[in-house]
Amino acid sequence: MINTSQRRHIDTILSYGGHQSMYKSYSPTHELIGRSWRRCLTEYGLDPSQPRPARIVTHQTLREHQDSVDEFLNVARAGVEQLYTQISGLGYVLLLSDHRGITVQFLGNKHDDDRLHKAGLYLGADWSEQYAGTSAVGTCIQEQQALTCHRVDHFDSSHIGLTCTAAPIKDPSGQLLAVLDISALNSSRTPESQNFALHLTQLYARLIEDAYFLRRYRNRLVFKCDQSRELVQVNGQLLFALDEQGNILAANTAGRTLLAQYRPFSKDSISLPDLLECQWRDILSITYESKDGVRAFRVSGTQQMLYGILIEPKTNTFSQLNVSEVCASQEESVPALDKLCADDPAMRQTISLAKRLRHRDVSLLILGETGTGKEVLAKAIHATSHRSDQPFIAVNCAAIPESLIESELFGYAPGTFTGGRVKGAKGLIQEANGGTLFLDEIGDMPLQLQSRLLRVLAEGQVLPLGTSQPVNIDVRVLAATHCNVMQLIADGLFREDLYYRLNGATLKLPALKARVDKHYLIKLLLKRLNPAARLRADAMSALLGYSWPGNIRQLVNTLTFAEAVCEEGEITVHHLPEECVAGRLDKSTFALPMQSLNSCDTSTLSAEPLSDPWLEKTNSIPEQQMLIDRLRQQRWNISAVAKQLGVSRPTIYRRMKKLGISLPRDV
Ligand SMILES: Nc1ncnc2c1ncn2[C@@H]1O[C@H](COP(=O)(O)OP(=O)(O)OP(=O)(O)O)[C@@H](O)[C@H]1O
Repeated sequence: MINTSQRRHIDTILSYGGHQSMYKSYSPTHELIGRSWRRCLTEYGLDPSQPRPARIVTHQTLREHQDSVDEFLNVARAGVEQLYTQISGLGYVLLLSDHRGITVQFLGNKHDDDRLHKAGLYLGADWSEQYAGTSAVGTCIQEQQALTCHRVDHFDSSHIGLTCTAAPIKDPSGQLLAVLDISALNSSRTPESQNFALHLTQLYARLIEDAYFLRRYRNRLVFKCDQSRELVQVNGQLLFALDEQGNILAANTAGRTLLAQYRPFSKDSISLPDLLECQWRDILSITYESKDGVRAFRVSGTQQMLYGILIEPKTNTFSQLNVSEVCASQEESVPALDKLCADDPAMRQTISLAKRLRHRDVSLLILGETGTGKEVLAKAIHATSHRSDQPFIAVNCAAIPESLIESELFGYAPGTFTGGRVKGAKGLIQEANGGTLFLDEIGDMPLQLQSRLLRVLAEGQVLPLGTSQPVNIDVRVLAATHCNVMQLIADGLFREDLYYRLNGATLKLPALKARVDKHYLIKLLLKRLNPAARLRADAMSALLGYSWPGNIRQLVNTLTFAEAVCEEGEITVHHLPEECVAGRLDKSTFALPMQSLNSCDTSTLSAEPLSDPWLEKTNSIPEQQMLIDRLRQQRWNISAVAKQLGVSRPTIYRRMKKLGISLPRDV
């Protein structure tokens, strides 16, 4: 017997046939419903005026359907039961159907047995769209996505009292395996009332899907990762099953989504090291090398970070094989270099390259924003090289006045200058003989000197000013800059041939804000300042959240300050400078003045406008006067002013040059 509501529904559907406009006023999820109604009318030839009773398949047929997903049902059982305990009190029942729409598992209230059986909310019920028309299960199978089919969304007028929500469960190859559904005989009239049901169903569908994935690949190494380091162990979203070479055998839905984004740029089969821009060894050694069993990786060609853990295979053949491989191929440990970072992927790559090249005499070019540790890295390379017992001479090309740089570098013969030393001077290049010459801020070296330096490097000889006798030299050159050298070359400010001579390999240092091992650095630096000092969680959290425009130098200054002002060795958020606590600084405030700060700033390495703690202190006072005041206060001690303002010495020199400030004669 068809009642009034059913009659109205039948009329709606009949008038809908082909006239989509009626449905347009519904919410967007109804696009799915509209498509399904069209399929029912045109593809399956269902007649809305002939409501169909629920179809429950025979025991024999049900058994066959259950047998075909037997392994899956065993894995899904726990998840299904857990979900049911959460929803049963709200009047929902739970259906798990196979990919053909047959309900292979059902959990519901026995008291409602008759009504549920009649409504098709029952074991063995056929919810395929072809038979039952539009429903959450049937339409989820067709559309392969989660949806709610609420009351009059159903095609068949016998279902218009029900509210049903379903989510797909896929197998590791991405094929539909099952559909998880929660349904209620009665519900509130508004579809929004089902939003929570939709989220819950999707969550459990994912948990069951992942449990099945892990079961299927229990004899394989599985890499589990997530965007959150804290959550990866308990709720890692992406799963990848791997073969012995690191090739990806299968991935869960989230993993396949990431692969689909990556694939357009790569060949068909992808290895995990390719995807995560790392070595296979980096993945295999996670458990042995990382304290918390988690390691950070960067997705190839993007800035996206993923934190990964390894799930070892249940059979131990694989792990034994690979652990020995890992140990054999273990990168040499070089403490002076290793301690410069923890598990930041970009730093790891840089340090790994530095380790491989430290004994070679090739020139290295170190790139990084100011304060990122270029000199620290250069010193560590020298200290771990075969030249370590020879001198390390650092030359700051931006700090030496242009008129002196030539004599400082190349030396001069006695009597070459009035005012020069009587005995002449060896020059810094000769001072470095046998050891390492570190040319910092190479981007600031005048062009004419670049030509002379090039000759020294090419010929292995230096010609001091005022002499005609070249001196043989044997130095390893490390150069560093915060500038974009390619841009300097394009602007005619840097010699291309010198660039290639200096750049035997490039070592890039990331900005502090981009490093994922800030936690490690903060603890390390504080321990160096005062091994007994403690950092309270609120302070650590503020430090981790700050953007560090002055990089590690600024971090060192901040910790020095905090350690000095704190009480009883405990640093809290109240001991930190205001800018750290206020959170991220508004970059727009700093973008403009910064352009006058760097001599080669239009082409800095960072894509973002650089900001500098200096600017917080300068933008209210005319810069020249402010700088002169600071220099006077500090008796023209450049290092002290740099420290006070949290910038590097070269920055102060550059700014002085720009503002026409020169050192007084008597300094
Ligand atoms: N990995 C690190 N561990 C501990 N301290 C570091 C590290 N890297 C840098 N620092 C500290 O940060 C400060 C700046 O380092 P450094 O002078 O090497 O940077 P830079 O990139 O050469 O700077 P600039 O471009 O201004 O010359 C120094 O106090 C240094 O001790």
